[in-house]
Amino acid sequence: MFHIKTYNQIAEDGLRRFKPNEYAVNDAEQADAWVIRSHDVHQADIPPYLLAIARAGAGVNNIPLDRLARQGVVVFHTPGANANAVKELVLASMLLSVRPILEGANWVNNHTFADQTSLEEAMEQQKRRFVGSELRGKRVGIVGLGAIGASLANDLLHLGIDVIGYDPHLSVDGAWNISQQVKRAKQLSELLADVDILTIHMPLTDDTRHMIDATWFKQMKPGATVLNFARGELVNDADLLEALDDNVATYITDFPKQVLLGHPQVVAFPHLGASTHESEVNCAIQAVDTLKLYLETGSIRNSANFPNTELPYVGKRRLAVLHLNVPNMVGQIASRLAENGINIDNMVNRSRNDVAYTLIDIDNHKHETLSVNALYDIEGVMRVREF
Ligand SMILES: NC(=O)c1ccc[n+]([C@@H]2O[C@H](COP(=O)([O-])OP(=O)(O)OC[C@H]3O[C@@H](n4cnc5c(N)ncnc54)[C@H](O)[C@@H]3O)[C@@H](O)[C@H]2O)c1
Ligand SMILES: O=C(O)[C@H](O)COP(=O)(O)O
Repeated sequence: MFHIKTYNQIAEDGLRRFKPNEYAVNDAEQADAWVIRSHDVHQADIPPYLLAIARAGAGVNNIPLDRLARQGVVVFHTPGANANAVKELVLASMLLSVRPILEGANWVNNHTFADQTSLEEAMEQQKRRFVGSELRGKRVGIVGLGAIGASLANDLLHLGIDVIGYDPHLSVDGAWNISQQVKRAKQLSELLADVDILTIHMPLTDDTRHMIDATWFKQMKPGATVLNFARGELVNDADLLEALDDNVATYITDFPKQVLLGHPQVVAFPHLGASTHESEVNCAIQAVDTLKLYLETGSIRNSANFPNTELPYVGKRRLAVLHLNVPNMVGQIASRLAENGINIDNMVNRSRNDVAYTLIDIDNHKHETLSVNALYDIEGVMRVREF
C-alpha cells in the first residue's frame, strides 16, 4: 500500500486513478509521495521516506529540484497538460488589450437608468468612449515557444496576426510544432523593437529571474502591451512601473504583485491560467499516472529533476538505483550484484546533470541472496528500491 498526500486542489478524476486497495490518499502523515500544484516546497521539510513529488502543472519553480534530486526524491510535472487553458486566457487578454471591453461592461453595469429608453440613449451617447481596435494586423512577439507559446503562435496566425517568436533553447521536436509562418527572431532585440504586444512564456529559473527589465522595456514601441502569464518574478517591477509611465501602455498578468495592484494600466488575474475543468483534469491524470508508473515499476517519465528512464516491466525482480552522475557507478553496482551471485537480465542507465538512474532487472530465482544494503554502501548512491 502506498500513501499519498495532496496539497492544493487536485481534480478527483486524477485522484480516482489511485486504486483504494493499493493506495491511501491523505490518510497518513507519512506519505510515500505528494501530489501538488503551486504548493511551496522550498519551505517544506522533506522526510527521508518521501520517494516522489508530482506537480500537476507545468512550472516547477515552487520546488527545489536539485536539492530533492540529491535526496533521491524524483519530481514529476505535466508538460503541456494545461497549455490550452493558458493560451485561451492569453487570447482573451489580448482582446482586452486592444478593446476597452471591461471598461464598457463596467460602465453599463455600474449605472442605473430610469427606463429602457434612457438606457439606450445613454448607451448611444457613451459608446464612443469604448471604441477599440482589432487584433488583426497587429504584430505579436512571443518569448518562449514551448507548449503554450507554440500553440498560441499557431492560433494567432489564424487571426491574421503577424507573429514573431524568440526561444534560444527550442528543441527540434518543439520547432516541428510551430507553423513556418511564425517568424523567428535570432536576437531578442529583433523582436522587442517591433511588436505591438509582447507575451512571455518561458519558465522562471535562476537565469530568467527579473530578466524582463528596463533593457527590454526601453526597446519597445510606444503604446506596447506586455502580457505575463508565466511568472511574476520574471519581471523587474520597479522597471515595469517606470515603463508604464513611459512607453508601455498596458501590463496584463496572471501574477498580481502588491506594488502593481490598482495601477490604471495594469490588469491582474488571480493565477487563473490553468483554472479550467479540462486543464485541471488533464494535469491531475498525467501527474497521477506518471507517479503510479514510478511507484509501481520504477520507470521515470516527465521528470523535472531526473532523466526520463523507462524499462518495460515484465514482472522480473527489479532494482532501481538513484545515484550521482560520477564515473564507474554502473561498474560498482554490477560488481556488487555479481559478488552476490546475481545475474543481470536487462538494464538501463541514464544521466541528467549531476544525477543518474539505473534500472536493473535480475534473474528471479536468485533473488534470495540480494541485499540492497550492499548497494547503499557505494558512495554516491542516494536511494535503492526493489520491485
Ligand atoms: N498562468 C498559469 O497558470 C500557467 C500555466 C502553465 C504554465 N505557466 C508558466 O508558463 C511557463 C511556460 O509553460 P509551458 O507549458 O509553455 O512550458 P514549456 O517548457 O513547454 O515551454 C517553455 C519554453 O521556454 C523556453 N525558454 C527557456 N528559457 C528561455 C529564455 N531565456 N528565453 C526564451 N525562451 C526560453 C524553452 O526553450 C521552452 O521552449 C511555465 O514554466 C510556467 O511558469 C503558467
Ligand atoms: O505552472 C503551472 O502549471 C501553472 O502556473 C498552474 O499553476 P496551478 O496549478 O497552481 O494553477
